Amino acid sequence: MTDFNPMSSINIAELEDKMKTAALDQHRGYAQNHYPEVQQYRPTETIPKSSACGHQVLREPVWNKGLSFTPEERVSKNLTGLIPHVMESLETQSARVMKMIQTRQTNIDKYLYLSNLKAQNIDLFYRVLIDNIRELMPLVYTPTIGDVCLQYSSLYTRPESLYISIKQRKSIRTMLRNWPYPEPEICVVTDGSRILGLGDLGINGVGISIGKLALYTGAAGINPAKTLPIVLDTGTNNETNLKDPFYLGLRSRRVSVEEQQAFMDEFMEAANDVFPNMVVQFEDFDTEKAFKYLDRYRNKYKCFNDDVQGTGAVILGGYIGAVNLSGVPVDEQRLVFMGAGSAGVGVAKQLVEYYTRRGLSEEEAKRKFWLVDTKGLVTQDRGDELAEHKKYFARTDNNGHQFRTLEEVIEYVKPSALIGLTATFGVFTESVVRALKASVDAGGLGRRPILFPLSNPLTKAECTFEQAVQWTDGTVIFASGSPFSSFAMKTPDGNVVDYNPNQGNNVYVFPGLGLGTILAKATKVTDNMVYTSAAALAESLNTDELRKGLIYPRIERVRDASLIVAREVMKAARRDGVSKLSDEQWHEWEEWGDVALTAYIKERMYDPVSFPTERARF
Ligand SMILES: O=C([O-])CC(=O)C(=O)O
Ligand SMILES: [Mg+2]
Repeated sequence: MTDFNPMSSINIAELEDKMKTAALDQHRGYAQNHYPEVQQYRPTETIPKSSACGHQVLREPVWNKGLSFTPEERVSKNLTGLIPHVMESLETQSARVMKMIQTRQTNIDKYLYLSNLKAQNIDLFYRVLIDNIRELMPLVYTPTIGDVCLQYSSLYTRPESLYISIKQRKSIRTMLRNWPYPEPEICVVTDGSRILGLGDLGINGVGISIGKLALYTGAAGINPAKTLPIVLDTGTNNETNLKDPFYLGLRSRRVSVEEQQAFMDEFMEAANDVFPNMVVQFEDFDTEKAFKYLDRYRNKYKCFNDDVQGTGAVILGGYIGAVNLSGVPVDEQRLVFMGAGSAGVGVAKQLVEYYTRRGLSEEEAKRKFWLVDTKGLVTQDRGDELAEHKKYFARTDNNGHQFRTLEEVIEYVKPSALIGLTATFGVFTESVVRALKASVDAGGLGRRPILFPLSNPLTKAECTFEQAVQWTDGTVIFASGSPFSSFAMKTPDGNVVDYNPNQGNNVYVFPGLGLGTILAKATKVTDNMVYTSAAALAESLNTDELRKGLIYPRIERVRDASLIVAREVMKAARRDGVSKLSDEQWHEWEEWGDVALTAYIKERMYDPVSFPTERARF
């Protein structure tokens, strides 16, 4: 039995002593900075998988095969009698799960059912998710994950992440080593300071790290046993959390920006020491930190920011398709951005790069963008102190005029595209949308407005799909951050037309970008890799999707899109000289064209099957 004891390699009495002191300290509320770097053990290194048996196998979600254990496995692993005698395929078990989900009344209940399943049987959870992605993605991800985050502390039943508080900053390495699985390939880290459009949720924001990682696996096949959700707790300024008796985070306001940064430095250094091969994805840090941390770490570590770069790439990918459909030539496009936070500026910068790659100077490209925030059009002479990240886009050609409302800006700019990243429901009013349509119509017959209300979750969307279709008489090219349903509308000649929305969510980019970075063994995530992910996404639509006028692949094809994104990202890493794979390997792929590289990636994508291979396990 000693083999099974992860603690066997350490002095338990000594450890218990230390832990008692630490626990006591914490209880008294002055545990800050007391934790020494002790107990450096890695449980998984001490559990030999081959000898795990009985309940241990059933209770470990990565080993549990539910009712798919073969008779031989049932005997060799001492499982007989512990599970029903029948043997079922993953498909049958998956059908049972779907049946049970239908019986749950609310989306949160459905989420909890799925989350519970994930904690019991990883293969089954992902089989169900992959096969029912249209129905289940909104439950494990936006919009439901937004509600889950709001209530995370009340819903809490078990740990499913690393929770690292600034009070434990001396033990970051220890906590990372405590993660009970082998070295992760990717982590999603948030500090909860700007969760979706919901603001500062503190430690409750951990739900977004968990949700994103479910899609790294579901949408790109990254081994689930090698994904690591992390929340960094530096306090919260959310009054509801601070007053909530169940709140699980530090019950104090956020520490200063400088202290947060020092903590982040320590975290990044520790993560790189303990897991040198792990890609770090920053998620939902507030705007200022999103840009600052990305700048600070991007050349030092393998990392990227999903809100700045992922959103930027996914919108660029969709915008390329939208321009083709719009009838407004790409060089005549004029874009108004409502919202100038991390996502707004990230997207605008990605689109600037698109235009410079098409031959425009940076200055010319920049002039195609008008950014609007709560104070109106962002101009250099507006009279207020512009945040650093907005200065790049501040207009100088406004002749001293200031435009305070979105209507005024539209009237002045006459845009062809309106992008919303405001986290404010209903900002795209009927008069705004009609004004957009009018400005596009004025350019010539058959032209179509591009309207992207991108804020998440649905309660923060700038307008609904139905409104967009009605207010543009069905001409809109539409993409939203969270999913809307299709909508049927009667045309003036009495026909009923079905309109299909696009979901312009970064789920089309981050899983493939992460997978490509991992498989290329890239030492960093370069701008080229991010840009390439957008271009690859635009290329990933099949003829049926193009014929239907979609600008993103149907969500059922997200894994196909991720594969193409990952492949092109890998090639970009190679071109940029950041891939650590051998020259021989690359020469071989280069000789075979994309076929060999595609096969290589596909083979490595986790895709649980009935009587699974060992691929996903550890
Ligand atoms: O999580 C999502 O759905 C998209 C995203 O990154 C955000 O809204 O912050
Ligand atoms: Mg985000």
